[in-house]
Amino acid sequence: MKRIALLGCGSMGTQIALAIESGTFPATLTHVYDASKDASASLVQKLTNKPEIVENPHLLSSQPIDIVVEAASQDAVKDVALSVLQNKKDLMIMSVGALLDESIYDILSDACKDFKKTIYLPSGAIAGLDGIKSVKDELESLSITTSKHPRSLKGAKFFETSNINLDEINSATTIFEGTAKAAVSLFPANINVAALLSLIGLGSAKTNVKIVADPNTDKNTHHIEATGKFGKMTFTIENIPDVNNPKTSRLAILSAIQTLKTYCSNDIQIGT
Ligand SMILES: NC(=O)C1=CN([C@@H]2O[C@H](COP(=O)(O)OP(=O)(O)OC[C@H]3O[C@@H](n4cnc5c(N)ncnc54)[C@H](O)[C@@H]3O)[C@@H](O)[C@H]2O)C=CC1
Ligand SMILES: O=C([O-])CC(=O)C(=O)O
Repeated sequence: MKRIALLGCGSMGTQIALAIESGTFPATLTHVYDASKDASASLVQKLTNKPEIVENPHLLSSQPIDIVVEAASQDAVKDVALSVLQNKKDLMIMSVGALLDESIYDILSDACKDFKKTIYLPSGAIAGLDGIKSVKDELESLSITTSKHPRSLKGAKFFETSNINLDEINSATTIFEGTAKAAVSLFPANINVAALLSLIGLGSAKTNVKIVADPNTDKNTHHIEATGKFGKMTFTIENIPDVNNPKTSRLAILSAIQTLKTYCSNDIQIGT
């Protein structure tokens, strides 16, 4: 039975906690933390087996647990990831954009080796990472076009300096085109998937991102194209947004839960 601590008790964290409680895989949720006390209290109230709410995020990995599951924000990753590994615990990260900072990536990668621990990055809201991983050495171009309803893009840092008013968009409009590095910094809660592609493929300076605000869609759609000596791969994922957080796709949550199931089970593992 694996012991799990959860950092972030929002839309994703809540559904991860409920999946653990469902008993479909051998795990128990023992400790949780959220910067919002209301969020952690609300989550615990939904559970029968009540985890302890700790006072600060560093107290998650000082407990006798196996893994810390992050479902909070890039800032949370920057704050706690290293101490989780130093405390000799595994870590699963959903706010993957934090790892596009090369110094953070290198420090965490070294710490995994030093402390013999693993960081898990689920496929999140996309599919196809297995194929792209396999052709990495033959990859020549990699791009992603993400289309979301304007309400799923609201609040992004991008709008602090842009003239674009999401409320005035009445047909599908490309609002950003650039590198994954820029996209992840300007849309930190929208395009972690571009960080995943960057890390598995050509890096964030050579991964191209287009973001489309489309008032006529009810999906979070990611269209990925990869070309190279191996041939060409295209993937289109039309995601239903989560009911509580339209920025986050249902698939991202299911992917986090599936990664945890695999982590907790001794079994045949299928896929690359
Ligand atoms: N890898 C992927 O494909 C995807 C990743 N995500 C990311 O997963 C994360 C969780 O997503 P949701 O649950 O939908 O978001 P949410 O906004 O519903 O919940 C996030 C929770 O984390 C808490 N939080 C934020 N910063 C924190 C910090 N520094 N310390 C402690 N708590 C903090 C908030 O108070 C909130 O309760 C987000 O960063 C999101 O961008 C979301 C979708 C896809
Ligand atoms: O859930 C999605 O569709 C994608 C997302 O928010 C992210 O990559 O951060």
